Amino acid sequence: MPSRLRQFNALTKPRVIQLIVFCALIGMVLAVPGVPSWAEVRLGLIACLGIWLVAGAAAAFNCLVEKGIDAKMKRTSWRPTARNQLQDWQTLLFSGLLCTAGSVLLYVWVNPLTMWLTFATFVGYAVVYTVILKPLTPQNIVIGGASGAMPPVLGWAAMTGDVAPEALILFLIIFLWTPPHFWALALYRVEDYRKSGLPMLPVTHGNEFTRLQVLLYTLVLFAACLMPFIYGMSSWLYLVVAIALSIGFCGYGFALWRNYSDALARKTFRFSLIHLSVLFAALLVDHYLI
Ligand code: HEM
Ligand SMILES: CC(C)=CCC/C(C)=C/CC/C(C)=C/COP(=O)(O)OP(=O)(O)O
Repeated sequence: MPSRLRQFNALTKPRVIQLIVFCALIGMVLAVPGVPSWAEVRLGLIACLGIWLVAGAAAAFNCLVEKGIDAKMKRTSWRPTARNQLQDWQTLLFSGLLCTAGSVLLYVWVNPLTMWLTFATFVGYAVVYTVILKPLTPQNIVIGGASGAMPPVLGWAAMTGDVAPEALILFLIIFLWTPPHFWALALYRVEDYRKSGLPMLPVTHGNEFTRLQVLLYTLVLFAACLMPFIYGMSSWLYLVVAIALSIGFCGYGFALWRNYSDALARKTFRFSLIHLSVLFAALLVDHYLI
């Protein structure tokens, strides 16, 4: 990839966005009973592209707003915005173009509800989380996590033009997953966050309190992960996978709470990614096979 393209691509936080779009896709799959028609497949693909573009725009906007903070942290100092390899107007234009293209796709070829919900998610992450909450309170990622939890709702709305309780259950799962996902990382990146001046939980309330929060959230998340089965959205196959993953995540939460090490916090963060990816993949397999 030419280097300029690679820089713009990096602004969209591609790996995070891939999982976000995957979660939106699962929302779409579950919204359509049985095997989808060709028209539904086409609608789903356009909706994925639209959500991908708007989510990428939100990530790029976040890189622009936080370029000073990113420059102070080892993990993010390589970003083209932090290194001033891109000018502010270029990043702003890129974000604006992606957001407009995605919104037009969603409005014209999907439905206005999905466009407005996706745009509200953009504002939730790019403005409410990045500009207001992140520098304000250690609960920033809990409240801001609502934006990251929206993809299954967007997927459901794309296929049905509506928001159903099933979509809200998937929202709840990602919402409760976000704090242990992020705080596990913040624990071993605490020096980065101290330097950044952001009020992240391990900086404001310390290592021990954050570990307790990680453990408690993994336990509540366990209960939420059972809800798709209890509500009748999925069968035993999902249930078995959900229980195994939840025991794993709670196990990491418990081990981290008992005995802290940076290496274990890093493993917990990595496991959070496996947890969510495999959980949603299980919903997909369960929907078609059982
Ligand atoms: C407010 C909510 C969230 C916060 C604060 C957050 C924070 C972070 C941070 C700081 C990283 C960077 C790790 C690194 O550079 O080593 C990360 C990685 C990641 N996050 Fe999140 N996250 C959030 C929500 C989500 C959501 C909703 C998803 C997907 C559904 C997600 C998926 C990922 C993935 C896939 C990575 C790995 C990226 C990579 O390996 O390059 N995150 N998250
Ligand atoms: C329209 C739509 C679906 C939007 C999705 C919003 C979105 C991109 C959510 C992902 C959350 C995310 C990248 C958090 C990174 O946290 P951070 O920004 O604090 O991390 P950083 O320190 O790496 O910048």
